[in-house]
Amino acid sequence: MSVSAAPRVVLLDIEGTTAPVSFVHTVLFPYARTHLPRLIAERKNDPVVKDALAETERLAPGVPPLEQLERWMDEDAKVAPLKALQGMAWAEGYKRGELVARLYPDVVPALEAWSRAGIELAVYSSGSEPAQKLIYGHTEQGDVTPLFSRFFDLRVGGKKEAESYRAILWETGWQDEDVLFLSDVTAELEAAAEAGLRVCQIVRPEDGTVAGEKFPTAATLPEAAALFGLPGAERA
Ligand SMILES: CSCCC(=O)C(=O)COP(=O)(O)O
Ligand SMILES: [Mg+2]
Repeated sequence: MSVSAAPRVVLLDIEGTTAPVSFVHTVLFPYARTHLPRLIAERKNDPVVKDALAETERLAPGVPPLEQLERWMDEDAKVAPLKALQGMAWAEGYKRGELVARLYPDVVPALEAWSRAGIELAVYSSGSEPAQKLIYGHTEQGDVTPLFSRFFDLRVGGKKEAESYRAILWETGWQDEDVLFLSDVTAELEAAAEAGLRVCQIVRPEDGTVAGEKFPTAATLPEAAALFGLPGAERA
């Protein structure tokens, strides 16, 4: 019987894996929705805003960009220009002290244990790279961004596409079997597994995540640690 070595890299989704879905949907998304119209009007010459609006018009020709952005927010569409603009709105909110990021309580201790053991930690989220750095830079536990070596967003492609995970492997030089991907979304795990990554579904009772049948599941990061021989393990 062959026993797999523990992963050398853990790649983590954010929403539903490290941060509660409720925080993203009842705090972050409404904050961006409230502030986007003003932000776009006030900062229309900012290159990030200009690029995002041009990309919105390219993806939805003939629709006023703000209307299209509203539609995408209604659909929770994972679209790069929306994600770039949401990230800018959240940057203002964190800076003003109006936003503080909530992570599940098991997350920081587990990430610290893994990092201390020399395991490389990386983020792959639909949220833009700046937004990822903001959420981890402004948690209730302080700035935890130094725990992460890499931040991947929609630049490498959508999270439900195997090609995106291949792009991450290519860019980093990581071996597929060395990487454990943690996410709450089955379609993302399927795509990662297709690219050869090891995967585990994080099924958070708080969020009512529905467990799939194809992949190992864990309710917390310490439970995932127990399944994959990582430090900081806790049996289910
Ligand atoms: C950077 S926190 C907000 C994440 C976000 O915008 C989102 O759509 C959730 O994406 P994830 O890939 O983390 O599920
Ligand atoms: Mg998720």
